[in-house]
Amino acid sequence: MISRPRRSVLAMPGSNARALEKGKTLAADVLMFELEDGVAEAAKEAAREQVVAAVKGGGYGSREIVVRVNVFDSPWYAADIAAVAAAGPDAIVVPKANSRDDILRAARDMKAAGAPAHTTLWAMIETPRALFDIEKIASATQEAPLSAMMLGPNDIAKSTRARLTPGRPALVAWLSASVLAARLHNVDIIDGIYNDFNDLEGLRREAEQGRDLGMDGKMLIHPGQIATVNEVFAPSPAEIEFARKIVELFDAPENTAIGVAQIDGRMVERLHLDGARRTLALSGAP
Ligand SMILES: CC(C)(COP(=O)(O)OP(=O)(O)OC[C@H]1O[C@@H](n2cnc3c(N)ncnc32)[C@H](O)[C@@H]1OP(=O)(O)O)[C@@H](O)C(=O)NCCC(=O)NCCSC(=O)C[C@H](O)C(=O)O
Ligand SMILES: [Mg+2]
Repeated sequence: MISRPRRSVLAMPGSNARALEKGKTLAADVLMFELEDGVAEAAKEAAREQVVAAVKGGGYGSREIVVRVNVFDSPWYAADIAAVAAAGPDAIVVPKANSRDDILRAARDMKAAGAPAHTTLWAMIETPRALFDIEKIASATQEAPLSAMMLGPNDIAKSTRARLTPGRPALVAWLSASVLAARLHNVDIIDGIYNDFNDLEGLRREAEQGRDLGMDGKMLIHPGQIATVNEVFAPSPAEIEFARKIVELFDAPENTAIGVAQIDGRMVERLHLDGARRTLALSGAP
């Protein structure tokens, strides 16, 4: 399956009207309107109203709009899911998802609130339980409209005491397990945020690491991070050109009996065709 680009997922507090408006002009593939940890308790209700109005008001063009609600056992969850689902964003993000049942519960709640068919679910992976059971969480896509999982490094660091150091050695095993689970169940996997938003070189290194581990994109906290991450997760001109050659080779009617060949000195097999088509689709190339 060829999914839509989710290179950059920019979070913005639902309480910040200026950010919600500015999102209409930013080049992020996805905007995440935040109701959970990025919103103070005193501002929860006002933020919910503002986010629902923004989702209903639209004006965000082709950007995917997702809303992160509060956790199940909070005083705000029930009202969040009811109001947000009825507004019909592209997805509702379940924070601190811990199990397949959590996703099924959110799916039931969303449906009961009248969510339209296009609204899917994303799961935040940010607890020790979720890191152990990530494959089970991803498997919820068999019964619920789960379309993506997203890592939460700040909560992971808080709950495990792992440190977010350069190269993320403490997290690499968990990042890779997340990629495996996502691929097994055909959902997208989005890498977590880089807190030091003024350090674009550090952001680039971490985004490249996530991309090379197999991530589909990265969550962001500041508009200044978008261009770097869009560039890192977009196929390069050389990758697009190589993909085009693979597709041309294996799609040619005279080559139907060919399973392996060489292009520019590199061996290519028919198994590379799907990846090449995905590269072209994500690049927007015909
Ligand atoms: C981190 C910030 C609080 C910094 O905000 P600010 O001091 O306003 O930054 P700037 O002055 O540099 O802003 C310049 C202009 O850009 C706009 N802006 C800033 N951030 C955003 C944004 N996220 N979305 C849209 N627009 C943004 C400012 O309004 C300025 O605009 P202008 O008026 O035109 O000059 C702030 O960046 C911020 O709040 N970031 C997001 C925080 C957030 O949403 N947190 C929750 C998600 S993080 C997460 O999920 C962690 C995870 O759960 C885990 O466990 O790891
Ligand atoms: Mg978190």
